[in-house]
Amino acid sequence: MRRYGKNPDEDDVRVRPDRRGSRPRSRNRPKHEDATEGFVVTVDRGRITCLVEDRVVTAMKARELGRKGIVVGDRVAIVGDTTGDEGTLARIVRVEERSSTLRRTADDDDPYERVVVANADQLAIVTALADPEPRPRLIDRCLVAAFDAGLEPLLVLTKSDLASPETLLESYEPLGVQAVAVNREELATGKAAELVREYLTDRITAFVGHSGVGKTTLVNFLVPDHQRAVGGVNEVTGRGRHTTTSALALKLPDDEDGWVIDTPGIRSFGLNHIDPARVINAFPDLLPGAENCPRACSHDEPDCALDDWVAEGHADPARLYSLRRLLATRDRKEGD
Ligand SMILES: Nc1nc2c(ncn2[C@@H]2O[C@H](COP(=O)(O)OP(=O)(O)OP(=O)(O)O)[C@@H](O)[C@H]2O)c(=O)[nH]1
Ligand SMILES: [Zn+2]
Repeated sequence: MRRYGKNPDEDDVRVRPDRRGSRPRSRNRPKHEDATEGFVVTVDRGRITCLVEDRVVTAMKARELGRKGIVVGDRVAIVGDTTGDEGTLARIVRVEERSSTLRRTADDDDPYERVVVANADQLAIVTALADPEPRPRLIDRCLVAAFDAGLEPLLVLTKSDLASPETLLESYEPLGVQAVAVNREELATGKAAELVREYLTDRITAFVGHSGVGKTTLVNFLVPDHQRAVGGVNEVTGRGRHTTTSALALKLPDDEDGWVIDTPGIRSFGLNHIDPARVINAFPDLLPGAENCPRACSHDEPDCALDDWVAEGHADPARLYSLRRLLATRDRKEGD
């Protein structure tokens, strides 16, 4: 079996038994050579909205895909009526291999993993500096999920008109996470969108954050023609109350490959699925030190080789401390 070094996620894709794939195609099964490529922009129960060239096409999953989930960001093969005309419904017959899979569980004990988005390059963790108060543990959890999935994290600190970003920025400095802070005035003048845009060019960025942090407000400034409702009725799903009910991919203006994926506000980010061995990949300076660790080391146990590695001066102790702080968020209660 081929090993994939770059995308740790692909290992999982390969080991999952694929009963259909390993059997030769039956002669009757259509080969779908005429299928069109689509990009999933939102999923509302069974209805999947895709972008095919410039057309918005509504589709459903073909029966043959079985229980395979289709999520926002997936690249899919579509057959049937792909005109996008009103009342048409196309069929998704294949989901292309994902370059990344961002997962979460509802809480840490929950064995049911949901995939938040597929194929994202970056995770923008949106945190208000006040109203609601920042929750560093939630940020840490999102960071762990990003590192585990191989996404580059970006801290987006909103409402800097209400509180200073300084303390928060200091605590994330050893992690080397890129960060940007914006305020109300900068939103109004367009400066905020400009500042954040610098990090988004040519990339697929998923935006996550606690409800009320200003995620949708910011996304609307980034993609002005779209204007997702803030605090009102969701224009895509027509459902009210919660502003954002499903993830939605929006193409950045004047950017061939840049996408923003707005996701529903989260209260927690369960990490039941996290593998410490994948998280440490995001710490290349510590990685060689982990070679002498016991098998399946949690990197937070007495035999962990990283203590000696750092004591010998190979890496900054603050980095090991940060790694352990992140890994330990799994053991803490969700609400902290
Ligand atoms: N003071 C201040 N308020 C802001 C800023 N950005 C957004 N807000 C306000 O914060 C509130 C919440 O904004 P939303 O964009 O709806 O928040 P959200 O994170 O998308 O929330 P959900 O849709 O529930 O996930 C709104 O009243 C915004 O006007 C900011 O930079 N400064
Ligand atoms: Zn270790």
